[in-house]
Amino acid sequence: MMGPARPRKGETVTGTSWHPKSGGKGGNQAVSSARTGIATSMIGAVADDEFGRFLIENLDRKNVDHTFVRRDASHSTGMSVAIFDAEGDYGAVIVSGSNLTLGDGDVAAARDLLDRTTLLVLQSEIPDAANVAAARAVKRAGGRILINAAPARPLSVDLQCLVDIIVVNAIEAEMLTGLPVVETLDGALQAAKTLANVFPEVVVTAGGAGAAFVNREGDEILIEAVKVDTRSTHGAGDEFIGVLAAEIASGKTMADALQKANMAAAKLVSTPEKDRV
Ligand SMILES: OC[C@H]1O[C@H](O)[C@H](O)[C@@H]1O
Repeated sequence: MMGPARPRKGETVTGTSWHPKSGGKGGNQAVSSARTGIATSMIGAVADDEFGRFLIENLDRKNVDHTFVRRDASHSTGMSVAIFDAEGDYGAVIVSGSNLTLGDGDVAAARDLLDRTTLLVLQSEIPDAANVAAARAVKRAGGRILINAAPARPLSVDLQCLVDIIVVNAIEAEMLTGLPVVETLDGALQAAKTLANVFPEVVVTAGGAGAAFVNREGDEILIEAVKVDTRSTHGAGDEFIGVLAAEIASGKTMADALQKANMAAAKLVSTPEKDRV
């Protein structure tokens, strides 16, 4: 929903437009990855309702293999409502629904796929235990794990130990480090250095400032955001992660992958919601 401002407590704001769109962090990231041309599969769950069908049709149209997106009869499809202001910033509420049913059975069903996976992308809209099970399967077969620890919530130690690359924004970095993170390139760099005590490779994004990468060997990369006319920041992180993961999986250097992801996110934020495909 678009409006001049986001509502304050008790306030009703008259908006200008609304439209339904496909989402879920995993779904968005898979679509962004597939758009680069790399083979992309998704494991997930939707309900057997019109929203579930809408999401599956979107994956189909965008060339994401959804063989292992299960139809769950016992919950509704995950849903989020985002409210945008005139600057393109937003606040959102998500209801996880069928996403919370993901677990060992889904990982077992997708075993052949996970054995062939070179880079598994995880996010925190599904249970931590499901992420751990999928990550273990991929690691056993020699693949790597990238986690987008979003929405912000703690990660289990089991999961932390399996992660090769973590990507977080300033809010998520604050939650994981327990330290305030300033949304500047230097703030992102400092947070990335702290997180590199736990994770081998770290990317911290800093919104309109850019992103910082640090690894355990002490390598650092700073990427300045491309200055664009921001229409909506919704889904920018997902676009960044989907493209970053695809570029890493296709063998690009981290510096090149970050540049590609940065450009893709800039293009997305400068595209009005209604014009996004
Ligand atoms: O990152 C944005 C996405 O997160 C939420 O889950 C929404 O579905 C939205 O598409």
